[in-house]
Parts: sequence; C-alpha cells; structure tokens
Amino acid sequence: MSASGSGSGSNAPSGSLNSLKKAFPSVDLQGNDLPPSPAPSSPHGGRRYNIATELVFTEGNDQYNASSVPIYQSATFKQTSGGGGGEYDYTRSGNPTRTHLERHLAKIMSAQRALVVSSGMAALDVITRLLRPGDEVVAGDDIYGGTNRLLKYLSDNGGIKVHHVDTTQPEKVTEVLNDKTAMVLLETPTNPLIKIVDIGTIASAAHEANPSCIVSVDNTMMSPLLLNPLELGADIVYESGTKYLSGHHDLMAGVLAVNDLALGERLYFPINASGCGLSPFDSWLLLRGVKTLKVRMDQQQSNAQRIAEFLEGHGFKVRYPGLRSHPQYELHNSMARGAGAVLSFETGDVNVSERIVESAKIWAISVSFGCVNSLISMPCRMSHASIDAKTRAERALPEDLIRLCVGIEDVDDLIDDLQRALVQAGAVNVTLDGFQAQTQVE
Ligand SMILES: Cc1ncc(COP(=O)(O)O)c(C=O)c1O
Ligand SMILES: N[C@@H](CCSC[C@H](N)C(=O)O)C(=O)O
Repeated sequence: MSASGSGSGSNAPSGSLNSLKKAFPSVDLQGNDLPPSPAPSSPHGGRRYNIATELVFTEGNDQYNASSVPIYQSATFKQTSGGGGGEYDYTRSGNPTRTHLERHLAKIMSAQRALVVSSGMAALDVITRLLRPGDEVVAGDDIYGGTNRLLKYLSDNGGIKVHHVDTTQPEKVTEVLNDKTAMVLLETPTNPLIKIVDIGTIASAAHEANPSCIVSVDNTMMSPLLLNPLELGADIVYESGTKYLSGHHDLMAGVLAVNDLALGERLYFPINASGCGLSPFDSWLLLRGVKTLKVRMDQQQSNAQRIAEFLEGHGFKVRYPGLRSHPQYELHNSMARGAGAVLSFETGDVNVSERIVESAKIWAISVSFGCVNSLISMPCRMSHASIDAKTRAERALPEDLIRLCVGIEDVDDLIDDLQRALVQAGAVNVTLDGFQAQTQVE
C-alpha cells in the first residue's frame, strides 16, 4: 500500500534513529541486532499465527508507521504521469484503507481474496450479478428476510428461477439440482430458526450436477472465527460485516471472500462499476472492530450458552446449536468451532411473546445481532417481516418466535432481566421451587 504524492519519509531528519532503522531494518532504535522479521505477507496475507493474534496483527507500510491504519479520506489520487501510473486513482475503484482491510480479512478468512462493500445485502447483490436470465438458484426455506426479498425480486423481474427447499436435507437440494443450477445459496445456522446445513455434502452435489455452479455461503451467523465455508467446498463466502465482524452496530458493511482469483475479479467488476465498495471511514471502523472479534465472541458465546440452558431448564423449546438437544448438534460441531450467540425460542402465544419482548429492560428491542449489546426481537414482525404472512406460514416460521442476540454484558444481569420479563408477561408459572414455562411447545 502506498500513499501517492505524499513525499514519503522526507521529513525524517537525516542520521536520526528513525532513518537508521529505515536504512537497516534489522537493528532496533538503539542500534542492536533484531531477530529476522517474518516474511512479508502473501497477497492474501497467509496466516502465520493463531487466530487471536492474526486478528490484531496488521502490517501497514504508511510512511509514518502509524499504529492505526490511516483513513485515506480522499476521492482521488494524483497520478505520476499523464498516462496515469498511480497505484490508486479513484476511491470507487480502490482505496488504501479499504485495501488494507481486504488483505486483513482475506488472511482471517483463509481466502486468496476478500472484498468489502457497503452492506451484507450489497455483498449478496454483487454475487447475484453473476447470474443470467434462465439460470436457476437453490436457496433455503429458512433464510434472512432480506435475502428472501432480493431473491424474490430476481425471480419476479430478472428471469431467474429460485427453488426454496429445506437445505437441512441435502436430498431436497439434490432433487432440484440440474445443469441450469448456476448458484446454491446456503445459510448456516439459518436465521431465525437456527437450523444447520451440511455445506460439504451440498457443495459436492451442486458441483457434480453442474461443475460451473457457484456455491455461496452466508457466514454472518458464525463469522470466520467459528466457520470457514471455503474450507468445506464453498466457492464464495459472504457475510454482513454489520454483525460480529464489527461488533458495535456503528457501521454497515458486507464482506466477500474467494480462493479463485478469476472469480474474485468477476466480483470486483460490479463493485467498481456500481460503486458499492466500503467507504474509507467504514473500512477503518471495521478494521478496528475485527481486532476484538475473539474476545467479544468468546464472551457472547459463553453468555448465550448460559441463557439457552436457563430457558431450556424452564421448559422452553430453545433453538441453539450449543445445546445437546439441538437435532443437528453433531453436524454443527463437525463444521464449526462454536455455537455463536443467536438463539430463538417459542412461547406458544404471540401476545405472550410480545409482552416478554416489551418487558425486557437490558435486552434492546432491535433487529440485527453480533453486537456487544444484547437484543431481543420477534422475527416475523421485524427482520423477516418482508416475507409475506402466507409464505411465512408455508415455511412454518412461528409468529410467536422470539430471537435473542446475546451481547457481552454480565450474564446474571441478562438472566435476571429475562426472568423478570417472562414472569411479567405471564409466560411462566411462578412456584416456590422457581418457575416453569406456562406453555410447553413440542
Ligand atoms: C444472515 C444475514 N445475512 C445477510 C444480512 C444482510 O446484512 P446487512 O444488514 O449488513 O445488509 C443479514 C442482516 O441484515 C443477515 O441476518
Ligand atoms: N428493515 C430491515 C430489517 C433488517 S433485519 C437485520 C438483520 N439481518 C436481522 O436479522 O436482524 C429490512 O427490511 O431489511
């Protein structure tokens, strides 16, 4: 990465310790020998350390050796000649802060190339630009509402046939695969029913049915810390950087990653052509956020496990892959390194669910997940409201479903607040021994 037209390094007084270190990088500022520094990163960064280290370890080469990567808040870059010649020319096409983030993410996602765009939906939009009229797409029947909306738009207006099937059963996917299947879109765990999808089995079947079929996995619910779909046979992994990667709900972002560099170029084209690349400031914010991914996720996950056990212990049917009762517990753990921090449960009564959501105090009534704050929501009325009621019913999405997105707060406070909300909403019978779910859901 270079800062064009900045007269790099020219302000360092000649003969200073800094210029000595620049001239002889193997000596420290006192002139002592240093151990050889690690080889420079490969284009995709190539992982050298454990993930907790890699998340915070970034290598920049700005002229002042800034510890925090500079925000190159510039639309244009001066060129070295009338014929161009600069590494960057225009931020829609490329920006040093964005490049730094992309290289960092490629390393963390074990990918040859990562690209960052303005939202998770923009990432999916970029992927769907690979499709042509007449193509067929296979997607799940439990997926994020926005994904469903974009696929419906393509099906209604773009000449694309979309098959929504139960992707937890690979044979249901195989039934609709054919030589027109240009793309399979998977989400695991699914949002909001937390179902698990066997990425490897489906990717093999899709590639067998059509070798040029592109298998894309939405990894938003897991993040690269917990799951690497590219290692399981996916061609593209994408996720909403708005969630775990940034972690503070202070930005919108989307990330795409591939191992096939030619495919990476095909994805870069619409980003440059349409201008949905992530802004320099949001790139910087995302780079800052991702450094704490492991500490946040560790705390969120351990809180989520306690909360899932608390609810299950009181008779609720809880959907969380950290619970042994999850029907796909084994499958999830064969693919992933953790259960994440999103869980959902039913109460049996939509009004009771509404009262619980409205009685909680620490749990903010909000869409989204992966943030340091805990959130509570009713998917059918919020994140999945764009799926019409008839389709929701056909896909057995329960109207009373409550989704909890667990943050990093003190878990006892979270449980106390939830318990109070359950009692206040009349969702539980309070007994001398504790309390029990009022409505048992099978
Ligand atoms: C699973 C999943 N994928 C993609 C998205 C889209 O991300 P964004 O909101 O950043 O566009 C979301 C949420 O919005 C989501 O829950
Ligand atoms: N009004 C928004 C809803 C965004 S939902 C965000 C997130 N993916 C979640 O699951 O909570 C929309 O219509 O997209």
